[in-house]
Amino acid sequence: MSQEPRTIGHYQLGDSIGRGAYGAVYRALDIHTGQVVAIKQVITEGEDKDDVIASTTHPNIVKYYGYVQTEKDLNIILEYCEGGSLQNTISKFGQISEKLVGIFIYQTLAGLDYLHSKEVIHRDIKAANLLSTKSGIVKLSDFGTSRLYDGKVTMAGSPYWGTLSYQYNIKFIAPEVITMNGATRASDIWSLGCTVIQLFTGEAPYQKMTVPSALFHMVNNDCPPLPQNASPVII
Ligand SMILES: Nc1ncnc2c1ncn2[C@@H]1O[C@H](COP(=O)(O)OP(=O)(O)OP(=O)(O)O)[C@@H](O)[C@H]1O
Repeated sequence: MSQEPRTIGHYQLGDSIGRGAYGAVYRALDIHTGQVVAIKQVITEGEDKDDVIASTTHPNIVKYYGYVQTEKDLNIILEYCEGGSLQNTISKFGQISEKLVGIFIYQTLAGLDYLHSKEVIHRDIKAANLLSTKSGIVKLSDFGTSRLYDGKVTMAGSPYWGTLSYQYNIKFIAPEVITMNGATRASDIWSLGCTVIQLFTGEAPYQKMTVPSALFHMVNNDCPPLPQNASPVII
């Protein structure tokens, strides 16, 4: 006999489509409309049900449909992006051509520019947080660590130094954040530059280094090593 469907609010839970540092992501069906959505289940009740994404409307930012708080989890209801993350894309297909990296980054910049115009700093830009639709539209996601920019974002509540995400995000962090001088819009652009390297080469900058050695280079070098075969316009 098949299992009883699991529902959360008016959503029927489907298969798991991913897992991040804070919990799992499921495909789900809106039982009122038949729309397929993504539900990000966060284990603890945290700041992740952010107002930041709730007030955003942009084609290059993942749509937020609300949240359902259950006894155990916070369930964030999001637009379902069939292509998964660009991290998934490079894992499945390998490194991406310069032209396609350009197309992806152009769209990401449009979303980021909108976000910055709303005084929001994303603070966790990386290929794992760029989702794509089946037609190749790129959308910024994962606003759990975003903050309103109030002149200078402090380290408080920063993803960068949390024990869980520390190991995941380290290679994308801007030098000023490592040296505890706070994140600004420019820090997002730095992380996006690291993401360009990640998409183009298939791995994050300093990927093969130990964390202490990567941190040393990130703070002391002008920029991460640039891909040897990149055309001059990138360098
Ligand atoms: N809206 C969505 N549509 C489709 N797939 C999604 C969606 N949101 C997340 N995913 C999938 O689930 C995976 C995990 O996402 P999640 O945001 O939980 O973690 P992450 O960004 O990969 O890592 P971290 O939580 O450490 O930042 C993503 O890599 C992606 O493959």
